[in-house]
Amino acid sequence: MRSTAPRAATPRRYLMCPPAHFRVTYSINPWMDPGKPVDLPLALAQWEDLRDRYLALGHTVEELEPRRELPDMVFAANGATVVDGRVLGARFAHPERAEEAAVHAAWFRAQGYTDVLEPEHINEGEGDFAVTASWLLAGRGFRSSPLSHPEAQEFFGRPVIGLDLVDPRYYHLDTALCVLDDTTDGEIMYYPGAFSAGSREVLRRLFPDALVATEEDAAALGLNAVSDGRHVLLPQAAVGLFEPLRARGYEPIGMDLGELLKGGGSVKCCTQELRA
Ligand SMILES: CN(C)C(=N)NCCC[C@H](N)C(=O)O
Repeated sequence: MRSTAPRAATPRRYLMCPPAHFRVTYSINPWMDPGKPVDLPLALAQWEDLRDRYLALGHTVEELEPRRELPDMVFAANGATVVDGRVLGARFAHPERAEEAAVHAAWFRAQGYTDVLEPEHINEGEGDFAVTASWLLAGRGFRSSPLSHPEAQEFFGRPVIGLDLVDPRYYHLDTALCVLDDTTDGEIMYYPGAFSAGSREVLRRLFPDALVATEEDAAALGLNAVSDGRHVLLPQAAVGLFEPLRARGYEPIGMDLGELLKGGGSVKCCTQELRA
C-alpha cells in the first residue's frame, strides 16, 4: 500500500516576473484570444498572491524586471532551465517571444552564473523540460525542437527522455506533466491524452505509480503545478487532483491565476526554478 505520511518540503529558489505589461495581443497557443480583455490589476494581484504564497512557505523568489514590449514575460519558466547551477538558456519558437531569451541570459550572467549556454536549437525552458532526481523529461511537438534534447543531455549530463506532445492545448510539457518529488525518479502526475501512444507507454513504464489526471483537470491546466516536495501549488479549478494528492501525502494549495490563463499559462509557467 502507498504511504500517506506527510512529505518533506525542501526550500526552493524561484525566478518570477511580475505581469506589469501582460496583455494578449497575439495568439500563439489555443488559450490566447486577443478579443478577450485582460484585467491587468487582477492579473497582478493573482501573481502577487502566488509569489507571496511561495514566500510564506519559506521559499526565495527572485524577480525579473518586466519589459513593456514583451507581454508574455510573466511566463518566466520559459526563459531557461537551471540544474546544478548550469543554465541552459532558451530559444523561442515564436518571434513574439524571441527577445525574452537574451533578457534571461543577461540576468543569469549579472547574478554571477558562469555556466550559461545560449542554445543552438529551439527550447522553451522549463515549459518543455522537467527535472526528476536523475532524468530530464523533455517535450517536443509544438515548441521545443527534438534537436534541443541531445543539446540538453550534453549540457547537463543527464539522460533525456523525449516525450511527444500531440494535443495543441497542451503545447508545452508542463501543461500536461508535473514532477511532484524530485528526490526520486518515480513521482509525477500527468495527463495521458496530451501524449502520443508511444510516449504514453514510456510514461507507464517509467512511472507505474504516477497520479494520472483526468481530461477535466488537465483542461483546467491542473498539471501546470509547482511542488516543493510537499506543497503542490496548482490551479484551484483542478478540483479532481486535490484528493489524490492528499492520499499520497502532498498538501495541495489551489491558486487562482485566471487572468494569466488567458495567455495560456498558470502556476508553473510563472515559476522558473533555480536549482543551486
Ligand atoms: C509552463 N509554461 C512555461 C508555459 N506553458 N508557458 C506559458 C506560455 C504562454 C505564452 N503565451 C506562450 O504561448 O508562449
